[in-house]
Amino acid sequence: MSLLQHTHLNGERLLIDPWNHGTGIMRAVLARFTNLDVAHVGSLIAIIGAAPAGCRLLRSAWHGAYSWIRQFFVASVTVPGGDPVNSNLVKWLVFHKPRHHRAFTGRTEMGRGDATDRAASLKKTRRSVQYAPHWDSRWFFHNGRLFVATRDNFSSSAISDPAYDGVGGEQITISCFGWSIKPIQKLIEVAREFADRQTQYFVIIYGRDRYGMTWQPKTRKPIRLLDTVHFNDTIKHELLNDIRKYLDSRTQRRYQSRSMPYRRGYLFYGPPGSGKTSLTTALAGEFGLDLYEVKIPSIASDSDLEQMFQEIPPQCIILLEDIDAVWIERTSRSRSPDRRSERSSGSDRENNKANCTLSGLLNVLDGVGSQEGRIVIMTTNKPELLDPALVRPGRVDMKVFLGNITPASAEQMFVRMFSPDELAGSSTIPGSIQQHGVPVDLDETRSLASNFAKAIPDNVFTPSQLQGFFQLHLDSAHDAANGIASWVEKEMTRQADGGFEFLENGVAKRM
Ligand SMILES: Nc1ncnc2c1ncn2[C@@H]1O[C@H](COP(=O)(O)OP(=O)(O)OP(=O)(O)O)[C@@H](O)[C@H]1O
Repeated sequence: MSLLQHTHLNGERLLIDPWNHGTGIMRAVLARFTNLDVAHVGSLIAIIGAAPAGCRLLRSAWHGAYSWIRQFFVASVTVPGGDPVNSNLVKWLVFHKPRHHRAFTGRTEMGRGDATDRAASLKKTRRSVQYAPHWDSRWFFHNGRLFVATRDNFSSSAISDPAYDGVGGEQITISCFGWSIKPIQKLIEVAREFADRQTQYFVIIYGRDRYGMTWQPKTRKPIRLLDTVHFNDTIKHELLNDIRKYLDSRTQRRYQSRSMPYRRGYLFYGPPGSGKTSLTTALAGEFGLDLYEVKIPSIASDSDLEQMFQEIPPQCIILLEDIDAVWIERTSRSRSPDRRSERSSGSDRENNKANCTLSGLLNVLDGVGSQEGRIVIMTTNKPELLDPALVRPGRVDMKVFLGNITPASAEQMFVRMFSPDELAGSSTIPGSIQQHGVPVDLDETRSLASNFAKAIPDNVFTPSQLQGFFQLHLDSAHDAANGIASWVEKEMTRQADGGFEFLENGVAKRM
């Protein structure tokens, strides 16, 4: 085959050099349809091809320069993934995200669920998806200073943590120019205050993690107003005044100047379902305190108990629930065989057997090593079973009885359940609500409540029993007021029989 070939294109004779690999044809095609020269196109392709390599070079040069700058001119603070400060920082950064952010992370919501997605929140198996801005590193200005936040890879251990609420989970490093970390510390404080403001409508309840190693936020409950816990008003005011006085900073100084230990203990006692736990949560909300739940049966030893108490911060409420179920009065145990048999009966008490000792608890409550400034609340259904040492003044400073419901409290509860203010969110007519098509205003609700209360016998039902009745009639105040007399009669017969009612083929039977 000849080295030179000739071809005809557009009537012209073109000489093609085989070493040009046919660029002549391309040149001719380009010349025909555009004004571009093939040499320019080649340069363009070469530039595009070299661009990634150029980018890589620039990036590695930038990394080199940045790590050199970081080493000598940048201060930084690294916050581990599971730490509460990490979640505070992420919340702050997410809130102050750039307006046109387009990269998001989608995660299954771990918290209470989106209130608007009612179907999803009712189905246990289906939760809403939460979308949070995604970033690996972010530059931002705060108070005139330039900061950069960088995140490491998401740690899967965070998602298996029961306390994980879908925020944070990756280690974050905040850096800024300068040799001092003070600006970063200030930024962290701003983020913490921001997160606190977001959670001020909730009570944060802390529990030990599943390994019993650290305190973790276990759940957050919407603040329950004290008005919604019904019991003797005089005792309620005394209790509130006592706590208010104790938390006053002047009281602390007075205690310290007189060498008195600055701590306060309360015992809430009464039948099951009388509101002991509800009152504790309401008090935590009222005074803006976190709640630390101590579950004695799950503590392995006295030293673990001591460690636990040492890690609890000074201003909080410590809740020891159903304390009678764990230990029984040491002295009367040996004295009275009858009571011993009564107490030791029931698998409940066996299951609640504690591994730590009562003297271990007495020691953490007010021993030499115990911390000051806390409120300890113990609850019990059987105060008579408690060891006198546990409830002596200094450990328990005030005993609060929560009993069965009175007609006056039942009336308050009725108004709270059906008052137009409570239900305003679902009302279409201002000042009134539609219940089964019948408008009910506050005056009418009060008059129904007064008739309702007349049907309630004093000191017979627990508030939780009455709450159960209201749950059956949430749609209609009239139905609740009309149905109470027959409910009371039925419940009293049931209580007299002491039986357990169940349904069989739609017929109520008794065991
Ligand atoms: N005094 C009360 N006022 C209003 N609601 C109450 C009251 N007592 C109980 N309830 C309602 O009854 C339910 C159970 O109350 P809670 O758990 O606080 O009772 P408890 O005394 O701690 O019971 P237990 O001794 O069994 O732990 C809650 O839903 C609460 O709303």
